[in-house]
Amino acid sequence: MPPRRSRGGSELQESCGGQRDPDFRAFASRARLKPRFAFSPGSASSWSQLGMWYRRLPRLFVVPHRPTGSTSPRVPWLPRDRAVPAATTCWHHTAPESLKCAWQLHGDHLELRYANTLMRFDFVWLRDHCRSASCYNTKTNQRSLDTASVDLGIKPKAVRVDETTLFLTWPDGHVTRYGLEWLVKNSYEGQKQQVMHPRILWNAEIYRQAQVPSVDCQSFLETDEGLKEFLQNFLLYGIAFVENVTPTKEDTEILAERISLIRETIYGRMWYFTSDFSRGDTAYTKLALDRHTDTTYFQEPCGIQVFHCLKHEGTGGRTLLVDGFYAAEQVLRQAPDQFELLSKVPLKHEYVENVGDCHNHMIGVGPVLNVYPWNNELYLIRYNNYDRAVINTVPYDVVHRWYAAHRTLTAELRRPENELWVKLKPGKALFIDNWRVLHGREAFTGYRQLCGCYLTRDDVLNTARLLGLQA
Ligand SMILES: C[N+](C)(C)CCCC[C@H](N)C(=O)O
Ligand SMILES: O=C(O)CCC(=O)C(=O)O
Ligand SMILES: [Fe+2]
Repeated sequence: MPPRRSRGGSELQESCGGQRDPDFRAFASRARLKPRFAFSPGSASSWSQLGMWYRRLPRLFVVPHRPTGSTSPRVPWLPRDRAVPAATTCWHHTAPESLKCAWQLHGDHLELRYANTLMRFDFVWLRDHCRSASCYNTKTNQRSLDTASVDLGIKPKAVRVDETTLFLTWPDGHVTRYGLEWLVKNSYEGQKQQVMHPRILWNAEIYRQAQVPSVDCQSFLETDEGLKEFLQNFLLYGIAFVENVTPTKEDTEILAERISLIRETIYGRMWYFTSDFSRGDTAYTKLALDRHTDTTYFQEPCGIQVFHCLKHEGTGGRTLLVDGFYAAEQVLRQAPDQFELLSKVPLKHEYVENVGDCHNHMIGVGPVLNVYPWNNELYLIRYNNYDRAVINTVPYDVVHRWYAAHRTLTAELRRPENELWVKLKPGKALFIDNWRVLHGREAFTGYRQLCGCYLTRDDVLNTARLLGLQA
């Protein structure tokens, strides 16, 4: 059993504590930014304002791939650029020389320099993040402080720093202590220089050279090491295989449940499919399918897709895999404005089905590329030319630029050197990160039966974090 579902008693739990994201809205209000999507859809000029503040951010979502020859998957870290500009005003040091920390109190924020990082903290943020017993419950890891009770004009009346800790005394006498390391880790300045999800972007050659091993079914099901190795591969590459699986739907379901909750959709919970056109979608034919991500027509596309081929008596039918983030990275290098357009222009995808008793109409809205606004890290690609709906969310001049950007991305996705072709066989289950890696299939002949399911992404990442992985 995965450790995931019991909230208490697991020694694995400590690894997920204290990893809260910075409050992005606090950032936006501190930096006095206009709401990013407050534009009037009819006005073309307003589109150019959309990306304004993004341009000031570093482009940062790439992790170098594992060098040839290295075997154990190591999570690479980006180098941290912690250049500190020379202080122009007086810095307070509480001890001479040896102390790595200095601070200055300004009218509306505290400036802190520690471990070569220059950080600026809003006073309300500082009060809000007090971890004292009355403000924060360390048993539940939840805030007890009512943030709305904090005076928005609050300012500490005393500041003190020792080797490890910053102490602030508030006007009502309450004292907050912050570990300096904690501040570096949780400050906006510290966070924006890190990736949320370390990944190795790949083309076919990089993936082959990495020689990522498949994990054996028994080790996957019965040991934490097997599960962890599988999840580490999955997080780094966006695809991972389990082998020696009994080729049945039930055994595939057991695999899926080891790492996640199964996401039931209009296709069911665990599905079988073959070329019988039992559903109104090309997947249920023998035709080739170009690279795409699935369920682009959901507001939240399914996070993970599991495929297990149970039978194929015939020819063709190979599976195509393409790392969408690798392709997007090439677009970013060649044409950053096109990357930006693909990450800003909202589009609809749609699933309209009227076959037999199946009647469905799904609509999902979102850009092709989705990035975290604070560090520009890519986290989701929504790419399915079959299911893309009528474009009626963009004015004509933007739509033309969007088509050009879409063409650049498509050209990258279609480069033969980016294509990884695999033949799925009974016994070998494939897990695909449907937010990152595109899949397709070659046309085939004969009887071919696949089973599988979708997984909820949050639960896969939950399992990975409980095993100590950064996810
Ligand atoms: C996987 N399964 C056969 C159940 C569904 C296929 C869904 C196909 C759809 N065009 C999409 O891309 O979302
Ligand atoms: O038949 C296949 O290999 C995959 C079809 C497909 O794209 C899907 O089911 O999502
Ligand atoms: Fe698909």
